[in-house]
Amino acid sequence: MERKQREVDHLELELELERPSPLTDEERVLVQDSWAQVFQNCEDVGVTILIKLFVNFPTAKQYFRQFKHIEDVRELEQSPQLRKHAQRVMNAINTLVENLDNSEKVASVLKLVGKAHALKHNVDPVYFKILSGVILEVLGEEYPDVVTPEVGSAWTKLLATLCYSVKAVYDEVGWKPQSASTG
Ligand code: HEM
Repeated sequence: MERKQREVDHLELELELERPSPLTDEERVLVQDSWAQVFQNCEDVGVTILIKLFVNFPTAKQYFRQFKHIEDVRELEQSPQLRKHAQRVMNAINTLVENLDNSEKVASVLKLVGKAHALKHNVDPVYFKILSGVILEVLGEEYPDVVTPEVGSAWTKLLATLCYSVKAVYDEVGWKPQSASTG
């Protein structure tokens, strides 16, 4: 029984560490065309994504000094710190999407994001995976006609690449979880 659990953990670890294959030309076009529609409403979509993250995963709020104790959704929506982070997330994704054919640029953006979150904000990298799932959900809910299964799987690959690259930066800087963070 115990051995089985270890095997499962090991498998999960391997899955976690697997580098997603690069997006194909077709997948890049699917991501870029769908993003063009989403980015027209970047402010609203960004806030919707972050609200969903914090409502469904309230421990994700622990890193944000200005709203970590706020539970009321309307109040959360008005938080300047939340709105600013929504803007930063959307702008970073926009830069990635605009530079999908420039792997050096993609790598340098993700390196900056990884370093800031690991070293400055001490965010557990698991939240990048959680946020990626929330982004996929919100895109599907808000743009059901745009996010076909093919578009969804192209986005899944891009977000998996983001998580993989960010986690690689965490490993590079030797980030370790802190038992003191309670949420
Ligand atoms: C796609 C994923 C994400 C992107 C692109 C992103 C982007 C950014 C950027 C560009 C900044 C400013 C960087 C700096 O301080 O030098 C920032 C700050 C921050 N991020 Fe993220 N972020 C992401 C995910 C997350 C997640 C999952 C969390 C935690 C649950 C988080 C927590 C924070 C915090 C606490 C700050 C500082 C906020 C402040 O000073 O007001 N981020 N983020």
